[in-house]
Amino acid sequence: MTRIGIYGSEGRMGQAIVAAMPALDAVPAGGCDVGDDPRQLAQACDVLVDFSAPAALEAHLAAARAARTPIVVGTTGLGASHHALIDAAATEIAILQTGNTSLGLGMLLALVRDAAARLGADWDIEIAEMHHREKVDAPSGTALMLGEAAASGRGSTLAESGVVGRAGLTGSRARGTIGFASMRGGSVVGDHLVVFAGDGERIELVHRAEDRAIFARGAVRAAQWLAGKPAGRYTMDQVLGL
Ligand SMILES: NC(=O)C1=CN([C@@H]2O[C@H](COP(=O)(O)OP(=O)(O)OC[C@H]3O[C@@H](n4cnc5c(N)ncnc54)[C@H](OP(=O)(O)O)[C@@H]3O)[C@@H](O)[C@H]2O)C=CC1
Ligand SMILES: O=C(O)C1=N[C@H](C(=O)O)C[C@H](O)C1
Repeated sequence: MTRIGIYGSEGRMGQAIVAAMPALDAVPAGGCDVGDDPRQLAQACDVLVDFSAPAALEAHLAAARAARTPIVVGTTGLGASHHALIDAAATEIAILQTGNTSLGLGMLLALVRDAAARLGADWDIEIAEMHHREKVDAPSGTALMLGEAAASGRGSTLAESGVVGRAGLTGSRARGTIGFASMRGGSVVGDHLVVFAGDGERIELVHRAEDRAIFARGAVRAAQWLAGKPAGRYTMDQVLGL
């Protein structure tokens, strides 16, 4: 029975993770939210999951390092400084960071990378996402991962080719760019659309999350896989065997 500690336990994902545990041979080892001490939780579990907020990441990683407890980071809205913190922590503990823990998205990433590589730069790539009205970051972490997958398929990076949002007199589309559009509203769990637009034809790849349980099951599976692993930065592909 894996004892999983949850940073962000009172949130939508935290609650979904608690609900997913009994069917997966895992038990909640407690939760930690705003105002709680993250160090106590890190000492009381086999592995941590963090679905909270970017502002909390530094304290959560410090607590995990001090307790030598592996951690799955699912929080999105992370910047370069957060990734530097994760890389530094990965020298001492096992860490898996991903913007999407679902099985279907893992498959979509592989398809997008492959399609981008095969189609080449004559096909324009646009990524659209829609989420519930409470989501606070944009583009979604998943959209950015899809963009990285597309860019890497073309031998590029998102830093070189990403264009987030368009407004006003933008000029015509620059060749080789990857555009992002974000919609927010209602209770949408998470929709992602990747469009490959050629001359006179389009290919559209879509993933629709219908229930947060898919992310929660993936997070529990990732945590169980990570528990007991040596220090290092791991990926969801390794968990899913893709
Ligand atoms: N990787 C994946 O597959 C997925 C990732 N996510 C990401 O997970 C994160 C959480 O999403 P969701 O559950 O919908 O969000 P919620 O707002 O519902 O929950 C966030 C939780 O984190 C806590 N929290 C917020 N700020 C802090 C802080 N500074 N210190 C400690 N705890 C804090 C909140 O506590 P309090 O209630 O006290 O404010 C709350 O319990 C987001 O970044 C989201 O994008 C979401 C779905 C899937
Ligand atoms: O905030 C959410 O809800 C979600 N966040 C993740 C993201 O930013 O990609 C994953 C999923 O789409 C739901």
